[in-house]
Amino acid sequence: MKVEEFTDVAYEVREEDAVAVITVNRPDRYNAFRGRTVDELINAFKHAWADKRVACVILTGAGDKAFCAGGDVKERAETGSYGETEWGTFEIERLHRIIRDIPKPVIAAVNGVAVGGGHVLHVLCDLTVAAEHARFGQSGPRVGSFDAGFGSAYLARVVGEKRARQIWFLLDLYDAATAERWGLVNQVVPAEQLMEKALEWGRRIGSYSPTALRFLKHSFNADSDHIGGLSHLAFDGLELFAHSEEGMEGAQAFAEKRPPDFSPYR
Ligand SMILES: CC(C)(COP(=O)(O)OP(=O)(O)OC[C@H]1O[C@@H](n2cnc3c(N)ncnc32)[C@H](O)[C@@H]1OP(=O)(O)O)[C@@H](O)C(=O)NCCC(=O)NCCSC(=O)c1cc(O)c2ccccc2c1O
Repeated sequence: MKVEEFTDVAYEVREEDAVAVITVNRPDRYNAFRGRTVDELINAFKHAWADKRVACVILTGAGDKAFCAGGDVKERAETGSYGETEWGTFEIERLHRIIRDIPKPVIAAVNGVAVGGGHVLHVLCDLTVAAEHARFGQSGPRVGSFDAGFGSAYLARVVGEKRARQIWFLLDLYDAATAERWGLVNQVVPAEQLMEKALEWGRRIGSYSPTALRFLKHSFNADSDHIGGLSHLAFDGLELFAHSEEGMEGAQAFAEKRPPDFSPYR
């Protein structure tokens, strides 16, 4: 797929900053991803990986409401899946891998709500800068889903077991100041300074040895890479669960703007 064919993602190389900016561009759905969005994100990361002008990648969302609201629950409620993809498979695991494996630092510039699978994306990024109004949290158990593996075990590495379980079991949204206090975010800035801060970090990274950064990123990853095995198991389970009556009750309740009724499944 060529960058010019993208519909769900914007891809821009800012040569003067040595940075590629990847923007999830579905603001009417709070930048929720469907299968096509995930395909385009993977493609964009591959472009950034191969491009020698690029030292660092910034991942962000279009508009000021959302970074990414995870899977497109409306699409799932309507069709039972996250829609068509290039190869017929929903490649979210591959997207997680490429954010970790690309040998260049990835900065999440969180411009609004980061929830569900969108929260997992920022957690996987090497650094996170957040706007003051950004909010963070999980939602899977409310909509009949779970983005576990890196989304649970790696999250626990970042914020600690109690807080990770609090995030997943209570499903509250946390403000940017709390996220910074918990070590979930590196820095919080006023919204109008968000991209400039991310670009400033990108320029600094661009002035450093790419080989040293590559070794450092891979050495950070090596210590938690076994969590990829948990992700495999979790996504195998999720594929079965998401289509079940219980899973679909969550998605349909969200689309119908009503509370879900999971009581028959206890
Ligand atoms: C994100 C919110 C907390 C925002 O709440 P707020 O009150 O500020 O705004 P609204 O609720 O009014 O939303 C505005 C507008 O956006 C639409 N929208 C929001 N999120 C989504 C979404 N995820 N999909 C589709 N559309 C969305 C919303 O309907 C409104 O539109 P209107 O037309 O009605 O105005 C809150 O919106 C919220 O909690 N959203 C749902 C978040 C969520 O549950 N995400 C999915 C979690 S599951 C997941 O991410 C997931 C990840 C994976 O990796 C998977 C892998 C494999 C299988 C399944 C996976 C999976 O399910």
